[in-house]
Amino acid sequence: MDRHRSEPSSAEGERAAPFTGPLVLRRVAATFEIVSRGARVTPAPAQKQKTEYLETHQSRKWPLTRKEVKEELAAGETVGSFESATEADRRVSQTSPRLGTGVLVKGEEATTTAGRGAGSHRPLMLTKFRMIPTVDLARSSRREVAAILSQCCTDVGFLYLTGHSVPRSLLDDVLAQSKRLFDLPPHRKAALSDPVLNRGFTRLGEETLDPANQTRGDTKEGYYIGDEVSGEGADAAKLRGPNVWPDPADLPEFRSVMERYKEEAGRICRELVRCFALAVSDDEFTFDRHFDPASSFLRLLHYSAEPSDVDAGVYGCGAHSDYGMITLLLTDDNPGLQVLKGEEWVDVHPREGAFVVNIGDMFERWTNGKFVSGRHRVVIPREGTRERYSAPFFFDPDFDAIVEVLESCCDDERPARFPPISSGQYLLDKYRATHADFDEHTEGRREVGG
Ligand SMILES: O=C(O)CCC(=O)C(=O)O
Ligand SMILES: [Fe+2]
Repeated sequence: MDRHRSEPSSAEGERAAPFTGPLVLRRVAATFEIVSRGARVTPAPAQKQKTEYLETHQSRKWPLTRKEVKEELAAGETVGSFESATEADRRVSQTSPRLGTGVLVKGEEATTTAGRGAGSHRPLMLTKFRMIPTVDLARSSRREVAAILSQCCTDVGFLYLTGHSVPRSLLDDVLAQSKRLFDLPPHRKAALSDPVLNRGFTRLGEETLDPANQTRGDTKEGYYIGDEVSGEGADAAKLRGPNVWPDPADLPEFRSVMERYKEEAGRICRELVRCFALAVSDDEFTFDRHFDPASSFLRLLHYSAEPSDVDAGVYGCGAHSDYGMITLLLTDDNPGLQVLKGEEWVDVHPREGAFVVNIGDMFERWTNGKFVSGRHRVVIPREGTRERYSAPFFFDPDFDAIVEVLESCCDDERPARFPPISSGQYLLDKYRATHADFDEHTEGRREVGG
């Protein structure tokens, strides 16, 4: 009998029994450690020791019986943690390699947050398809991170990243400096732009990320900071050159904060690239040569307080997938980001101290679609609407890198789905399709530069 196909009705009795064995208690404790919230490392009182496995992984048929869960847990190592995407749904969870991605929930918390009375042990299917996994860099080895990534990035390609060691003060400074920049008078911001190199200010509505479904440009303004390249390395046709910086008299700390942050973000992304390499090959250096040098853009974003109107085609940021390898996203505590999971748009709520990481198109192509470049958008909610600030960091291969499906990701049954492309050309084509002011300037400079 396929044990993952047990019907809920037949398993009800067994699931209702609380888990009180030492194994489960230890894992409950470990779970609390993983998210380090509440620092509750001792077993909770008896009535809170009930645990339940919830459905989260598309390839598994849930729920399992108590015995099956216990067997699986006994066989697997805890390698990471999962947390639900919604604030109300938030709960502690864990992953084990044999289970795929699963969620181990303390009975009382799980039932309460799902709106059921404590003591109910019915499977909480509400959490299905609502999980954005968490990867903790500080607690896991590269191989362990790779194991989690290969389980969770095949679905929506989004995760929370903790344990990244970027000081909270630096993250706060980035958002504070960004606010000060966007607070400058419009004519001063407009002057801070180099549309040829795709640097500096982009006006409200300039970008339309989903032209097919938007009636207006995105309700956001932005500011691009690229890799500072001068001298021989500069090449306008390849978007390589100096950045545009605000006058230090206006914003004396802006440049140093952004440069420090960009350095940190690059460090994290390099680490993730190695983990991703291990997720799809035996060699952690598989991608290294394509990122020597990498091409990266830090983009500051400021969403206006105008609520989005999905029916009228008005979005903070239209639906799109990111173009490059990895995006590391820092946001303030305002909601708005959503990711498409199947047919459903799922909220990716801001989480204190955690980055949101998502996979871009290049990586999807390299892995022949195994890892998903998730479609996402920003919908500014009507209730309690405030201006929102975010800062995506796009980490991409070198402009000249050729992105070609990895051999390890195809075979006779899965032939290569994507032809090789030049990373830089792909980016330019995307920018041209989505930025109103991009085309003419870039083309002009190309002619001059030959
Ligand atoms: O602001 C956000 O939360 C997301 C922005 C985004 O997806 C992008 O700029 O590509
Ligand atoms: Fe994006």
